[in-house]
Amino acid sequence: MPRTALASVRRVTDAPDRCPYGKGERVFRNKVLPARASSPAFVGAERVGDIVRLAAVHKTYGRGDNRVQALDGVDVDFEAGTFTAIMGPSGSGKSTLLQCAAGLDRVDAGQVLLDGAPLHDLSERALTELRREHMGFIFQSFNLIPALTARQNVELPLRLAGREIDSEAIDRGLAEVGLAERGGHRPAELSGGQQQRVAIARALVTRPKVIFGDEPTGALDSRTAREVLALLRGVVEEHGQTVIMVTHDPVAASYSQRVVFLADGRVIGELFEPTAETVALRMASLEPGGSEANPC
Ligand SMILES: Nc1ncnc2c1ncn2[C@@H]1O[C@H](COP(=O)(O)OP(=O)(O)OP(=O)(O)O)[C@@H](O)[C@H]1O
Repeated sequence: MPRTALASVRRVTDAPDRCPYGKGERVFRNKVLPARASSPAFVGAERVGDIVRLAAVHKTYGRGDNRVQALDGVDVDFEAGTFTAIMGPSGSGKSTLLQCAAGLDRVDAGQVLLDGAPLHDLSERALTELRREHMGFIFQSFNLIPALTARQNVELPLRLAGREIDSEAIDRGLAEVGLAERGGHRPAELSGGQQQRVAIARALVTRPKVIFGDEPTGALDSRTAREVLALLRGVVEEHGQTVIMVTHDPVAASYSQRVVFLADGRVIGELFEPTAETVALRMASLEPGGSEANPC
């Protein structure tokens, strides 16, 4: 049997609630560590291995009485070839962080680097090209084009980038997400899980350096969600790509290697080799009335 990401789906769904992952030296089983020290000084003094870096990032929305400080001095970096979950209470800035890291939203102050490229300094046109070449996106609502077949949806990023369509590569991409037989179906003819698999194949087709996911399993039942998460994990394990995923779900986060916790627009900690239990405990401490939300 070919070694596909789907093979790892079966492995993982056999053991759904616990997902040991990664044996690197930087993994500290179930230990909550303080946020990794990083500062604006790292910009220009590249640490080898980090693919996405945010330094002293501030982002506000609105003005006057409606002003909201969505990110308030975020310093965080993401190592290449790793799977990170971003968690935190509602309104803590998770989606804003993801949008800024992907150059979909401009920061007010601070720096965002993608493999050394300063997204905060690039023109819209340069950003668009960079996104097409080096980033993939997966959203809760799939965001497929309804009028196109699964196969055409997967081909779309290549067409937009003006790249050649390699028919066999598209076949492989569909097979990798378990949809070899469904390429001719339109999104409305597919289940939610199948649609999200199409979205994953589409995100992967350009072989991007980073795949950003905003609640990619938020609209799926738990079994289908686990299959999708295992696929994302396979992307990291088998292709060495980087996945950064916002989620509310401790089980989803347990498929990652590292969880970065946000509160009030700041990174307040991280957890390596998370389990659903350790993530849930940490999240409970951040909720109103929790020990970290109200240390007094
Ligand atoms: N376009 C916008 N205009 C105004 N305020 C915004 C905008 N986007 C986000 N915000 C505000 O910024 C803060 C952070 O929002 P963000 O969506 O990043 O949080 P989140 O942690 O992803 O929340 P949730 O878990 O509820 O999705 C919130 O107070 C939100 O209301």
